[in-house]
Amino acid sequence: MTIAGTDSGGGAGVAADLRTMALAGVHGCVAVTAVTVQNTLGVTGVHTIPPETVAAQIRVVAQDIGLNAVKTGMLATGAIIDAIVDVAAEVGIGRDRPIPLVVDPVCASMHGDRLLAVEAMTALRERLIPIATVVTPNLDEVVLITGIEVVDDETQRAAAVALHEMGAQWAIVKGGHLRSSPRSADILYDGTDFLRLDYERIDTPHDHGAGDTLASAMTSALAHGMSVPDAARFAKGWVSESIRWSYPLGAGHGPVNPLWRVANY
Ligand SMILES: Nc1ncnc2c1ncn2[C@@H]1O[C@H](COP(=O)(O)OP(=O)(O)O)[C@@H](O)[C@H]1O
Ligand SMILES: Cc1ncc(COP(=O)(O)O)c(N)n1
Repeated sequence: MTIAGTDSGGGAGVAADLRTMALAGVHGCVAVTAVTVQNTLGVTGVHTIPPETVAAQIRVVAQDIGLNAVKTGMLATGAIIDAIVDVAAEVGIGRDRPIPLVVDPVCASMHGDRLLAVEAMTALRERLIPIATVVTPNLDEVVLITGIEVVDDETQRAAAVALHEMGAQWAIVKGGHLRSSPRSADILYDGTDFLRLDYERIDTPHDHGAGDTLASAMTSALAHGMSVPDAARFAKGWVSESIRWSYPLGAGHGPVNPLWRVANY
C-alpha cells in the first residue's frame, strides 16, 4: 500500500508509486492523504483529506485484502501523521510488527513547494520515524529532520546514525542531491553496518518522482519477502534505470520512467 498524495501531472506521489508497484509485480492499494494541484513546474494548490478518512482507507484494506508492506510519501499535516501512526498500531504496520513500513519523509516538492506543514515536523520525528522499518530522506529532508548538513560521505553517514537513533530500524540517506559527487550514492545503516549503494550519476533534469520510485520499489521488494539490504539494492537499480529512461514532459522536470522494465524502445 502507498499512503501518499496525488500529483495531477502524474509524475510523483500515488501515480509514481502505483506504476512501480505494478511493474515490480505487486498489487498496489492506496490511501490518499492530499490532492495536489501540480504540473512539471510546481505545486500551486493542496487539498488535504480528513485524517479519519486517511485512517479508514488503511483500516478497510488491512481488514479485507491484507497488507504485505506499506510506504508513506506526502502526509501534509501532523493530524494525518497522528492518524496513520494510530491505525498502524491497530493493524500491525511498522518496525517489530508483521507489516514493514517504508517512510519517505516528503517535506517539499523538488520545486521547493511545501508538502508537509512545519507544525508536522515534531510528529514526523517523534511518532512516525520511530515506527519506520526504513526511512528514506533526501539531503534537504535530512537537514530539516536532523539538522545535519550533508556535504560528503562522512556527514552522510552521520545523518544515517542520527536517523537510526531517532528510532528507525534502518535509514537510507539518499545522495541524489549531492551534486558535487560524480556518483549517486545512498548510504544504508542499521545501527551496526553501513552499506553504500553506488550508481553512476545520470545527467538529466527529468528526475521528478525519483524518491517515490525508490521507496515504492523497496516496498514492493519487501512485500515479496526480501530482506531490507536486498530490497534496497533492488530499489537502487530500479530507480537508476527509471532515471535513465525518464522523459521530457511540460516545461519543467519530466518524470522518471519505470516502464524500462517492460518497454521495447
Ligand atoms: N541524476 C541521478 N542519477 C542517478 N541516480 C540519481 C540521480 N538523482 C537521484 N538519484 C537517485 O534517485 C534516488 C532518489 O534520490 P533523490 O533525488 O535524492 O530523492 P528525492 O527524489 O526524494 O529528492 C536515490 O537513489 C538517488 O541516489
Ligand atoms: C504528491 C507528491 N508527492 C511527492 C512529491 C515529491 O516528488 P519530487 O521530489 O519529485 O517533487 C510530489 N512532488 N508530489
